[in-house]
This record gives sequence, C-alpha cells and structure tokens, in this order.
Amino acid sequence: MAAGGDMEDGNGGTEQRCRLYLITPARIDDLDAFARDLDSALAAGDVACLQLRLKDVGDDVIRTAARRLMPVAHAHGVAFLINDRADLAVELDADGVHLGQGDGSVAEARSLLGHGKDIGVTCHDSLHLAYEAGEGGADYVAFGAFFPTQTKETQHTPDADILTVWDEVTELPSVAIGGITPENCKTLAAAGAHFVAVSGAVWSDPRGPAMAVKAFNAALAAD
Ligand SMILES: Cc1ncc(COP(=O)(O)OP(=O)(O)O)c(N)n1
Ligand SMILES: Cc1nc(C(=O)O)sc1CCOP(=O)(O)O
Ligand SMILES: [Mg+2]
Repeated sequence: MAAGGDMEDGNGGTEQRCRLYLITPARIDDLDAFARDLDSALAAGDVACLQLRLKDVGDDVIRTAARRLMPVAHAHGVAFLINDRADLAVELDADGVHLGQGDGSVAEARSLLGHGKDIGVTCHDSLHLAYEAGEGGADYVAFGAFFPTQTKETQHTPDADILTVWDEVTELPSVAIGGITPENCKTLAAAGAHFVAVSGAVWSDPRGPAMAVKAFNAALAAD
C-alpha cells in the first residue's frame, strides 16, 4: 500500500492476518538513541507501519525526526506515516498521514498526497465516522480506545464488536488502538482488526522495544 514500506494487511495472503502498527512517543528527547531503539525493534519482527506522532513541537522538530527515522523504517520495509499533518507528509515524502477528526478532510489530504499514499482516519467508537471516512477515500479507519491508556486522553471506549461489524461490511482495513498490550491484542485481532496500533507497550517495555515487538508478534501469531 505504501511506497517506502509495506503496509499490507494480513489479507494479502500472509500467514498473520493482524499486524503491528507502531506509534512513536509524543516526545523524543534523544533522536539518535530512539533511532537505535527503532532499528532494533523493527529488526525483531513484523511491523507494518510506524507513525511519527510528536506533539507540542514545531514543524522543524517534526522534519528533523522524520528525516532521521523514515530511512530506518524503510530499511526494514516499514511504511512511515506522519500524524495530523498532510502538508508535512507531502513535504517529507512520507508514505501517508493519519488524520484525526480535527486534522482536515480525507479529500484535502488526498489532493495533496495523491493516490499512492496511505490516509488513515480516527473514528473513535463510530461506524458512522468510519463509513464517512471510507466514502471519502480513506485507506484505513482506526477505532479506539479499547483499553485504558496513559498516552492520550480519550472519551471513547468502543467494544471489540465494532471491529467485527466493520470486518463484515467492508474490506477497508481497520486499526485498533488504545492501551494495547501483548496480553490483550489477540482479542482485537480475533474480533477483526487488521492492525493493532501501539505506543506505550513497545517504547516503555522494561525488556526493551525489540522484546516487546517479539511478544506482540508471538501473541498475534498464536491460534
Ligand atoms: C492509528 C491511529 N489511530 C488514532 C490516532 C489518534 O488520532 P487523533 O484523534 O488525531 O489524536 P492525536 O493522535 O493526534 O493526538 C492516531 N494518532 N493513530
Ligand atoms: C494516539 C491514540 N489515539 C487513541 C484513540 O483512541 O484514538 S488512543 C491513543 C494512544 C495509543 O497509545 P498506547 O498504545 O500507549 O495506548
Ligand atoms: Mg491528530
């Protein structure tokens, strides 16, 4: 799906239907150290995508981080998406953008990015928002937060059934997000999620991000 990386979902005939989607911490103080952590995490197992989600920083900080981290992702065949900002995604030649409900329309992002890039949309607990996103041309929809999370304040707590309903009515990939761990990810995969999006459970794992990626892939591959 993505030029630099492979954001194919598991329906492409791969053995593992639900794949891991990583999201960076909202703040990266030591970019070189994080790049090393990222390299070891992506070397440890299958990851479909990395989203750069820096918050409360200037555009140049996002640019510097993207220029440092996108080559690491691409070296492992991992798609690299920018959070919120379709304009920066174009400028940086990223593989796509993730849009929240306040980050502009899919149509606007598509007019900037073109058809070779991925556009994802936050849909919280709403099938209506997901239908709207799909009709607008989104490449995936994201539902969440399924579990308690310290990474983002959210009022929406969908039930996993929304993933099953979505999977029954469309082939448009779904991403599940919010408090996802190796211990709880399988329930979301079994419900129909094509990707599980994770931040804290990878970057804050005391065993290191590589072990966390291994644990997620072992859990997702289990029957
Ligand atoms: C894959 C994925 N799903 C949801 C979000 C949340 O996006 P948004 O609602 O715009 O909130 P912020 O992440 O911008 O704080 C996401 N980033 N990625
Ligand atoms: C960025 C984000 N969006 C959410 C939503 O519900 O839309 S929950 C969330 C936080 C994801 O990080 P963690 O894996 O650490 O919970
Ligand atoms: Mg956003």
